Amino acid sequence: MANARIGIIGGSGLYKMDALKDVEEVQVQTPFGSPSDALILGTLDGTKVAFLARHGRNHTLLPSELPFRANIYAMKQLGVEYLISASAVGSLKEEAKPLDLVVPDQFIDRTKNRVSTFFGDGIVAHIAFGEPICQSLALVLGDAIASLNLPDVTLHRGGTYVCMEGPAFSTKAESNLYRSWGATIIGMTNVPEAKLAREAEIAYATLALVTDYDCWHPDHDSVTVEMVIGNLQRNAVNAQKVIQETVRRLTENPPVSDAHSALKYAILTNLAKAPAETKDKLGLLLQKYL
Ligand SMILES: CSC[C@H]1O[C@H](OP(=O)(O)O)[C@H](O)[C@@H]1O
Ligand SMILES: Nc1ncnc2[nH]cnc12
Repeated sequence: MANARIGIIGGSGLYKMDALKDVEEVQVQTPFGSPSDALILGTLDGTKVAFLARHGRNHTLLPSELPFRANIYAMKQLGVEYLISASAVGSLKEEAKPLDLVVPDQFIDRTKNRVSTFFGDGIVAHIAFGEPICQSLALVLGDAIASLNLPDVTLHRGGTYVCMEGPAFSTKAESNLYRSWGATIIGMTNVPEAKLAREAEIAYATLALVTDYDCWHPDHDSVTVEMVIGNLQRNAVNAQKVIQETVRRLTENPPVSDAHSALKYAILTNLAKAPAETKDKLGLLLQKYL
């Protein structure tokens, strides 16, 4: 299958990339079922990339319904080594205002109903997740944003993304609790993706687009989908500029990432004795270690 070293997952409000050229739509099948939608292969300034609309191009999938494993495995099948997640988030800090961009470096997982591993069925692995975001990729992403000097947009490097289950937004008590933990932003999608990307040895970083102040802020009405999408649409052009510049920099200078060898010390099972069916299913992830 066509080799795209860089993948992009577009979240709420980012259902396509206008700058993509030589576009080809591919229906990818994986051992974990079908991804959220067709993957869009194309080139950005000559670099091949794979784009996927996380909730489907018509936004038909709830965060809890997302086929996270199929989405990440499909990226792996296409040859992706660097994955950029563009995501709408609520802000939990006054200084991260709507339309700002955050490149988080930590997560707090509050999901309850997600499958976040490829392993099981006779093969056990425990990846390190102390640094859940690839810091080399985050650096390239942050530098790309900074270089663009986007008007009225502040870049926040680092910060903690709370991943909640949803689909209802938080209560004020929850929002204030997350603030008391020092968290910066909140969304519903990135933790399962980041865990699976790490298991798939794909470097993963998040471009978080602030769309609202969640519900804690005394001067802002509580969050609505209208507010999120309105601000995201205002920001979609910026998001695409950032992605294009990040792809340009990654092409010029692909960074070394610990994520690319994440399974090296993570697999506990003696693979020689592991069930053949599971080895087949996880083929792409395990091939280096068999
Ligand atoms: C439309 S508001 C809630 C929705 O937006 C975020 O999506 P994504 O991370 O895919 O940009 C959030 O996580 C929720 O899924
Ligand atoms: N306030 C919020 N909570 C959870 N997910 C979001 N996505 C965008 N805004 C959000």
